[in-house]
Amino acid sequence: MKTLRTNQRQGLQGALEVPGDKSISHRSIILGAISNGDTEITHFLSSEDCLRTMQAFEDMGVSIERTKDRVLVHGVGLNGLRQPKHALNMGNSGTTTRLMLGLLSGQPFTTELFGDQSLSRRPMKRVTEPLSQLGARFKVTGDGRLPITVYGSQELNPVDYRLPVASAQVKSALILAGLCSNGTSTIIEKQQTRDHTELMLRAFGGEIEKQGLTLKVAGQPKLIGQPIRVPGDLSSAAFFIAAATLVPRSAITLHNVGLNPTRTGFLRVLKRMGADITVQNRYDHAEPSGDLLIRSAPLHAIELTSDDIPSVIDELPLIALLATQAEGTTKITGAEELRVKETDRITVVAAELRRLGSEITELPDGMIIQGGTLLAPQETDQVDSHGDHRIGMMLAVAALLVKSELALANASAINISYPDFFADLNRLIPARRAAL
Ligand SMILES: O=C(O)C1=C[C@@H](OP(=O)(O)O)[C@@H](O)[C@H](O)C1
Ligand SMILES: C=C(OP(=O)(O)O)C(=O)O
Repeated sequence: MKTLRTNQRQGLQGALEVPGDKSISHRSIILGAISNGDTEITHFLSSEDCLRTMQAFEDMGVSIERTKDRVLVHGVGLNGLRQPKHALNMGNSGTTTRLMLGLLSGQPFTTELFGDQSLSRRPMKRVTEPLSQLGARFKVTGDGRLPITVYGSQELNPVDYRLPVASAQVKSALILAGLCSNGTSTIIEKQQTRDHTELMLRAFGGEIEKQGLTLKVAGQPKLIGQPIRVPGDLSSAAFFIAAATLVPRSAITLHNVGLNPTRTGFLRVLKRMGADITVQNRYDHAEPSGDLLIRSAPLHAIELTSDDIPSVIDELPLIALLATQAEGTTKITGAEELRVKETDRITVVAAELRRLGSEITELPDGMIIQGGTLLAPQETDQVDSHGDHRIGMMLAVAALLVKSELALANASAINISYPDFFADLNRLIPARRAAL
């Protein structure tokens, strides 16, 4: 149980750099491992999820050196991975699992993947089905969930697939399988999702073309290891952006936050709600980034529909919290994917924010959130992450607005994406002045 900081009336102040982007950190290990030569990664996110990806490649014979947030991957090339001696543990990480399923489909060995309880409930058919069409075979227990055994094949057909869901993980799994095939693959997205795999693949020498929602990927490329500086994770920065927006008299700066447009939906949504966010400096690398200045501001309700969802998918729990403080009623639809994340994030967000007095109606694909709520514990002074890192951090931000004591159950889930979250939050909270 973690006691949360509550009753912040002084405003958040100061500056920090959030840890590296989780999606980009996973991909930097994967592409580094299947390239020739070394890949030096700086500002790597050393969180539980990314360390699962790292461990999986070490288990397949890739040598990886790590000191703090610097990682050196000694690539073995697309055909240099070795069969692991035991089943690979995916922990809680959906990204590791789905991207590995794609890559392992094209390897000449059999691998078993398993994960924790939450991951073992998440749908994997969305990748095993299209990958089967390419010639990979799987042993899937239960209803398309982990544990899964992958019988890889070095004779994969190229992919020709239209995605029925908006998912960067499914897209990336198919791209990785396409790399192992002997031809050109065509992948058509349902909606634009985060494009980190495409950008990094191009930087490593892969051939990938994009026209609208259609991607063409060449098989058997010669990938060459590259230095990667991972930008700060906007999905982690989002917690402090929300906190500074909501706590009156705040003004904080977040340095070097990733600003890839496929990820910045949260900033667009917040601006529509009336937030005060300025991009101060832009750094234009393969993955753009910038410094953000956030000042507190009153918010008003908006409506989010399916077009808005992919670029804010991981920030929706926070948007629900922000909506409880906005003027008016916010409606979110088209977000059914939230039900298959680490938890059912529609049910859990509604349940936990109701414990603090919010009025939220669940929809099959979203929520209706009444604004103008004074957050206060109703029956207990406890909230619960339910083992979901993003729910835990959202509740820690909510706690800043609560006047009485509040404790968070299952707080350690936060280590999945942001082990230093509480230390960084504390750095933005000014020390209370001694009473005169
Ligand atoms: O590709 C990625 O790195 C991710 C894609 C998204 O999942 P889906 O592809 O399931 O939408 C996102 O929710 C997840 O946190 C990370
Ligand atoms: C859904 C998430 O991650 P993953 O799918 O990799 O478990 C997340 O980080 O919010």
